[in-house]
Amino acid sequence: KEHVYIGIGSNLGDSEQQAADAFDAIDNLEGTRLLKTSSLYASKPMGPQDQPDYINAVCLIETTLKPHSLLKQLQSIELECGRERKGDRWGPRTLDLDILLYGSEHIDTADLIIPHYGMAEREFVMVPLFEIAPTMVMKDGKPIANWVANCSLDGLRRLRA
Ligand SMILES: CC1(C)Nc2nc(N)[nH]c(=O)c2N=C1O
Repeated sequence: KEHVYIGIGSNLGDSEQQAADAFDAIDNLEGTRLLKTSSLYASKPMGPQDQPDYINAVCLIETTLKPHSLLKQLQSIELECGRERKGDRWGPRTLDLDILLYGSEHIDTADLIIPHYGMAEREFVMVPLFEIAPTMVMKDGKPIANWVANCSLDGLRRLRA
């Protein structure tokens, strides 16, 4: 079994419900158990601003699924939730599920890069991740606590459970 952190994002439809449904769907994946979920966070879009604010969260699972199998399963969850990609990759979407970390593995293939390439520049990933993994040390050797302490937190708001 491996410990895997998954990022969740949505800014189309009922995003809070989408996130809740995603947690359930992830928990029901074969060989997978949902161990922790962060709060939901409302966040200003990174990239084009002419789209709705996002709902973001991070969850921790333990799974026997290998990275590419987990990726395929997450992509089918996105499709089940009516994933429609309007516009380009920076456009709004009903549900994004990203594998952020898979154990201590480093994977660099065409369809899967782990650790997630942009995570360490994204408050909407790092803050929820810190909430459920406060003692984590990033791959550059810096504690996530330091990163969060130094970020501006503008455009990010924690939703009360
Ligand atoms: C378009 C881009 C980079 N911007 C985002 N911006 C925010 N706030 N949250 C996201 O999940 C998100 N996802 C994206 O893919």
